[in-house]
Amino acid sequence: MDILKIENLSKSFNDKNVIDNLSLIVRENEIYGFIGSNGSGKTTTMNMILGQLEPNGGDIYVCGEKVNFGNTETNKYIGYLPDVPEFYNYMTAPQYLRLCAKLTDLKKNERESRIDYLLSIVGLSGERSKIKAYSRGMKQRLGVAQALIHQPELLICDEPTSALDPKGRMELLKILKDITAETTVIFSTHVLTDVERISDYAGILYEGNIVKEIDLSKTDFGDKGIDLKLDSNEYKSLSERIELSHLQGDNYRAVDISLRDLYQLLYTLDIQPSQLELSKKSLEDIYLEVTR
Ligand SMILES: Nc1ncnc2c1ncn2[C@@H]1O[C@H](COP(=O)(O)OP(=O)(O)OP(=O)(O)O)[C@@H](O)[C@H]1O
Repeated sequence: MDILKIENLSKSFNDKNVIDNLSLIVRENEIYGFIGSNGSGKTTTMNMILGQLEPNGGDIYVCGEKVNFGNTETNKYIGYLPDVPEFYNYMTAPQYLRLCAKLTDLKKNERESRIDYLLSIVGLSGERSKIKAYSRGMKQRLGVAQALIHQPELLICDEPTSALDPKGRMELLKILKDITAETTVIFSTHVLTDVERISDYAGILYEGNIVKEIDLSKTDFGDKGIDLKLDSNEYKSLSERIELSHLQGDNYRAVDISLRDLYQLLYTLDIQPSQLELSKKSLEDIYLEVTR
């Protein structure tokens, strides 16, 4: 089932197209990394999904229901974690979550068990201190618990790891991965390693559109080239036959030639490189290719 479906979405500010005919689909229990540089329109897109910002064109569906600007009806399906969540800092986490639970349709007798469950999955069960004493990582984890209080089908996170140190980042990513058993997640970021770590799909937002969508279950993103270590004589004779780009030191990369043809050529030229390996593309390589 499509939990989030965006069709031909557009948004401009002062005649500048920020989102330009964007379409994407996020399926049930997937985790989707929404990648874009600063100012590329990630928050603008999320605000339109939440019905808080009016698109200039296009449609958004959450759990099959159309999102209408100014109408929060579809937000019953959504949990939202902003990049810097705000809390009542004088409260403890259970007190804060109790307050949030009261604002939802959650039955009274289910509230405490839901709060206990959420505190355990975000690693804050034994925490007795007030929120004002929390680290940024703890606040972000509490933000996830708060966003999930009403058992939403879709969790939207806006740059959830941007303010966190490596440990806090790892903890939060693990939580996002773990909760996909009960909810679908879309999170925006410009940190590609975060996306590679936990996402099923990644969409690269560039100039208002998803310019590339990547299935991260496939580990092979294609070849960059063949890397060889060559001495100066070997380099001279090989570079007369094929294009070689210099990496560093004695290392070169052959592109636009198959491994088979390269082996054949090396044999013909009687070159035996001390190192030879196929270099694979990373998500970063793909990002740089499509946003050039
Ligand atoms: N209310 C607004 N009025 C005018 N311009 C806006 C408004 N909101 C956003 N913009 C512009 O739209 C563009 C996209 O902004 P947005 O905040 O969606 O980007 P982002 O990808 O979330 O960036 P970041 O990673 O820095 O948070 C920016 O150029 C921003 O200045």
